[in-house]
Amino acid sequence: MAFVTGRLGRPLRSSLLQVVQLHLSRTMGASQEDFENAMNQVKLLKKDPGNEVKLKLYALYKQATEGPCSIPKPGVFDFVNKAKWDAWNALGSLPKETARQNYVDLVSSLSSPSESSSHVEPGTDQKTPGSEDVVVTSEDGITKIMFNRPAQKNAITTQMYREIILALEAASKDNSTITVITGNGDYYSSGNDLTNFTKIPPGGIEEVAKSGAVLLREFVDCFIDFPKPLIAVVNGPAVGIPVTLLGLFDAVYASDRATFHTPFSHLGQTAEGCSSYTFPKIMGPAKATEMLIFGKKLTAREACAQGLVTEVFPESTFQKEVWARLKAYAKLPPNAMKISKELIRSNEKEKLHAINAEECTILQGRWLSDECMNAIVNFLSRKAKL
Ligand SMILES: CCCCCCCCCC/C=C/CC(=O)SCCNC(=O)CCNC(=O)[C@H](O)C(C)(C)COP(=O)(O)OP(=O)(O)OC[C@H]1O[C@@H](n2cnc3c(N)ncnc32)[C@H](O)[C@@H]1OP(=O)(O)O
Repeated sequence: MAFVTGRLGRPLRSSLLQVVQLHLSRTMGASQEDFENAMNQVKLLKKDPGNEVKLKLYALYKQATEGPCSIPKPGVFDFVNKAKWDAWNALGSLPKETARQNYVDLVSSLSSPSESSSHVEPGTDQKTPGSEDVVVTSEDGITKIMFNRPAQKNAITTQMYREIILALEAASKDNSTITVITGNGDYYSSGNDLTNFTKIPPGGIEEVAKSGAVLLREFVDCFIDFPKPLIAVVNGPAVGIPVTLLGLFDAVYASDRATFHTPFSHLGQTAEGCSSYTFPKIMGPAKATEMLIFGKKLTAREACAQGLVTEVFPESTFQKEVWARLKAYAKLPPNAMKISKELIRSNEKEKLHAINAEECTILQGRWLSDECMNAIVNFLSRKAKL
């Protein structure tokens, strides 16, 4: 199937839509009925989901039913109403349909049998609510968040971004000392699930890009602010966002089978995860350019030489050696580790948030570009063997 040249116009859009139609499992977002069911489910929740989640639900409900917040800001001493106003206002111009979908997704993540991911008990193997695509376990002082879509190389769906946000929020408050992110199967993660771009709500592709930028910003913010030592156990190849985020981790342990690839230009996209700042800082601008602009794929040993990876282990002993080391680290005094992390990170936090915001704004535009749409159409066409 030949697709598009020249300016983004009807041919590209209609090509994308044709391909989308072949792939879509869900095109129209949550219906009013789904939304009403979700509202009823909230009333039946067995556990109090906590104030943070309740504020999110409130904000999404208001956005879905009334649109962007336009009421006057409550006074500083009206704490409850101000918190509600802040939560609603933070959604900006998020379209009503997206807010409705996000509300339904959030409620479904709270209502699964395993309940909230904020209640992971040590020694249990508990799955994050909502799907089995992100598995959260907590044992020996370590909370492990695992990408679990091995058949799709752990590509990250929009639901998974949300689940990881919730899992990180929970891990920041649970009893564990350190938090680990890893992948199940032969890949660490193949990055953003490219079919995320095909779930087109009534507001069209512009709305997908807008809500994608809001979600991405929130997702990366969680990594910037995460208060405990955060370690990546890179069990295999990584592509895109799981690579760029590594600049925000405190340690990165990789199997010698892992590779690190950020083919943004090939995809008509640009850097995210604060990598436009962290990569030049870690490896110098020339090496960062090779990765972020020219899409050079690094082996684990190359990534270690560039400072992106802390240490590389042979695949045959990777899991054994890394987990033994992590268990020892998890016995160190947690408060000392948190305070040291704060010292290392605090000077940069404001800058990182600003960079994240800028990268997301730029990406929002890129997602609507000819170059990006062409790349996605090509990927989907190959997938569909068109
Ligand atoms: C507007 C968007 C709104 C959404 C919100 C998003 C907000 C955040 C965006 C953050 C942006 C991040 C940027 C990135 O992450 S860029 C990186 C994107 N990833 C890729 O380009 C990788 C694409 N995949 C591949 O190139 C190859 O699959 C592979 C990883 C090299 C593996 O190749 P291999 O031959 O070994 O295996 P297969 O290709 O057969 O893969 C097995 C099946 O898995 C599916 N797959 C793999 N990766 C993805 C992916 N990223 N998205 C969707 N599906 C993926 C593949 O299609 C196969 O499926 P099939 O068996 O059904 O054909």
